This record gives sequence, C-alpha cells and structure tokens, in this order.
Amino acid sequence: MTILEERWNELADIKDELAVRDWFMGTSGNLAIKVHDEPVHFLVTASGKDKRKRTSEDFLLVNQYGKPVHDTSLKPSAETLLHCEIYQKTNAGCSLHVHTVANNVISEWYSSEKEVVFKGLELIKAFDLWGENATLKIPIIPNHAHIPTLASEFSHYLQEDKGAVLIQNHGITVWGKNGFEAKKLLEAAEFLFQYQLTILQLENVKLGGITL
Ligand SMILES: CSCCC(=O)C(=O)COP(=O)(O)O
Ligand SMILES: [Zn+2]
Repeated sequence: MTILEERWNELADIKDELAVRDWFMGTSGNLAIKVHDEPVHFLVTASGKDKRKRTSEDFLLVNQYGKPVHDTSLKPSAETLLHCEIYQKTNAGCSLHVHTVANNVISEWYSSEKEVVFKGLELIKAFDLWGENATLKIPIIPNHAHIPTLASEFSHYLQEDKGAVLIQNHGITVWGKNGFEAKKLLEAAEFLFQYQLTILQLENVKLGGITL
C-alpha cells in the first residue's frame, strides 16, 4: 500500500468514527491529514459532501497553498486555508474540524473572555497537562466570513504541534502529530464542553433559574 493510500484509509476511518458521533451535521466539518513533507501535500475533505458517506471522492490531495495537486473536479474544503496554516506552522500530521452544539454554545458563552479554561478535570491530561494545578485554555476567535482573515487570526494560536481553537458560533479545529492524537484531542475537548454545559445548567437550577 502506498503512503497516500495508507493516509487516505486512516482519514476515512476517522471520518467514519466522527460520523457515528453525528459530528457532521448539515455537511459541516472538514478533515485533513499530511501525506508528504517538503513540499507539504495533504489530503483534505472535498467541500460540501455528506461526510457520513464513504466514497472514492471524499478527499483530494492539495499543496501547501490548498490547491489541488492533480486535475480534479472536486473542490477542497472551503476552510482548507486553516489546515494549510497548521501544516505550515507546526509539525502536526492531522487536523480535524467539527461543528457540535456543545462547541458552538461554549464558544458563544465564553466569547467575551476569548478563551474557555478547564482546571481540575482528569481529561485535560489528553492535552499532556498532568500537574495538579494544570490548566487547559482553549482560545476562542471570531468567526470571520472571509476565510483568509479567519486563517490569519487562527494562525496566531499555532505555537505547538498539538492544540485546539474554537471559532465562535462555528466549531472547533484541533491538530496533533497524527490521526490518533488529533482524534483524542477532539474527543477530550468535546467531553469538556459537554461537562461545562452540564455544570452551567445545574448552576442555573441551583440559582432557581429553571424549574425542573
Ligand atoms: C454547511 S457548514 C458551513 C461550512 C463549514 O463551516 C464547514 O465546516 C464545511 O465546509 P466544507 O467546505 O469543508 O464542506
Ligand atoms: Zn466549519
């Protein structure tokens, strides 16, 4: 099997797993996996597809600028430029972007703070934060409609080879050294968002805001 086929299958398997979680509502989301360094070539999901289906046209190979490497009628994801920034600025091998209700609500609720902070929760260890007082801060950036502007703002948060950024009322993008790590970070982040939503709801109940 060629490296291209290996990476294709790896990304297709991740896509299937995320689809089972229903994380591609309304054709949202996009995924990428690096195939080649110097020059950077990566597979990215084709734009606008139903990502719950597995087909031979799910991905296309693009270069460091997000342009198709081969002649194709497929269009790279509208958000390919964010994946380009990841592979240009870090050594990450895989990047995943999904829209969920939890990540959208959290990104809106904490938007004025420009980050959401998690402390004292076991799952922040997924981000390699092991100390007792360790803190995970996930930045929240505005949802610029102009993708080059969005990619440029997103790029400021690409200081490490793994991480996560929330885009306000849009979704989350995570990156890691390979598909396994990127998926682990995505699952951990979504767990933390769901936890935080539950806490916010229960605090509201305690304050008498909601009658059950
Ligand atoms: C229908 S969701 C709006 C576009 C988006 O945010 C997304 O993640 C999917 O776009 P793509 O071009 O990658 O299909
Ligand atoms: Zn999106």
